[in-house]
Amino acid sequence: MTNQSYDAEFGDFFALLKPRVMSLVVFTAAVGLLVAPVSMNPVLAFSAVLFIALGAGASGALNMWWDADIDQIMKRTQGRPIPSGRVTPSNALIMGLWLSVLAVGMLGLTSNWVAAGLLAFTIFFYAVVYSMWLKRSTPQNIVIGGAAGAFPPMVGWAAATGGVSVESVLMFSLIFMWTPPHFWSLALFMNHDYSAAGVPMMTVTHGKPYTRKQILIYTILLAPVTLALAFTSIGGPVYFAAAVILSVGFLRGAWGLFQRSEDVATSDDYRAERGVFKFSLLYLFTLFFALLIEAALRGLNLTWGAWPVWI
Ligand code: HEM
Ligand SMILES: CC(C)=CCC/C(C)=C/CC/C(C)=C/COP(=O)(O)OP(=O)(O)O
Repeated sequence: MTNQSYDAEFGDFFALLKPRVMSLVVFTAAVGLLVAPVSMNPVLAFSAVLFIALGAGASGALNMWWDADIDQIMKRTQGRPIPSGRVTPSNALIMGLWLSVLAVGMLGLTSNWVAAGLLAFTIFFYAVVYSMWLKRSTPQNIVIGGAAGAFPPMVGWAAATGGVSVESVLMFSLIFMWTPPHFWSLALFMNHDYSAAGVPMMTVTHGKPYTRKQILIYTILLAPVTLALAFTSIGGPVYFAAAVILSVGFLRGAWGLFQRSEDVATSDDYRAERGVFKFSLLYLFTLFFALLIEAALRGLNLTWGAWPVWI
């Protein structure tokens, strides 16, 4: 077969949506929506989450379209649909654009245009600001670009309430501060990939000891933001307990990385770095799950009725 697009199967197009990474993104958006203090129709709540998921996936496809050249160089990403030749770049672009329009339009029609506007901005921020501009130009790429990954709970909250609040800004801030330790702990053991591809990640431009220090700084800054949420209308004792335990665990991990010298961390011994990366995922998932428990304890605000005017 000569035409690459003929080889593509459904699974290849699905892989363009970065489903594994986006699962946590979508979970945080769903929690943002479910913990909001307004009553929502379950069908509309479900469809809002679906459209946010579609938008997140679309931004993943746009990212893969733009990054196909570097994805081909990096071992971790070589098997993706475009570099492996199963999906053509133009098909990925078309899919990313169409799904973006669909997701934003449908979220606007079924929830509200504040949420749709925020979703559009998030897609733009990840695909254009992070992927096309910052990723290849500054080691602060993920600090600033991380804002894209922090918006989803705000989108979810806006889908339910039509607005922004202290709670949704704090959920944003939590993910914003969490992203550097999440990503740099991975970059510490994937450094060779990024330097081969010429991507100016912190580990490449400033070295690993400096990156370890930055991980520790962001983890320290993250702790008060995480704890602050406990004292808002969506927090409570379950969340507070999770926040304390997880903050202590994350700080210990980051401190451990900071103390590690390069001679200890040889190319085949990155267990501590892998450990902190995995812990970052557990951290975010558990905290948002705890928010969900708090909401369930208060009684979830799902009620039939309250359809948009045009239905
Ligand atoms: C600019 C911000 C971010 C960067 C640069 C980043 C980078 C990465 C990279 C390179 C991986 C490696 C594995 C893979 O490709 O599957 C990864 C994994 C992951 N990230 Fe992030 N990430 C960011 C933000 C986020 C956010 C906001 C979330 C969720 C809220 C998230 C959730 C995940 C998850 C769940 C995985 C594991 C995927 C798996 O199981 O393979 N990431 N991240
Ligand atoms: C609702 C909505 C639009 C959500 C988007 C959320 C978002 C921006 C998530 C970012 C997650 C992510 C995989 C970053 C990877 O960086 P990379 O692209 O540099 O990683 P790679 O090397 O694996 O391609």
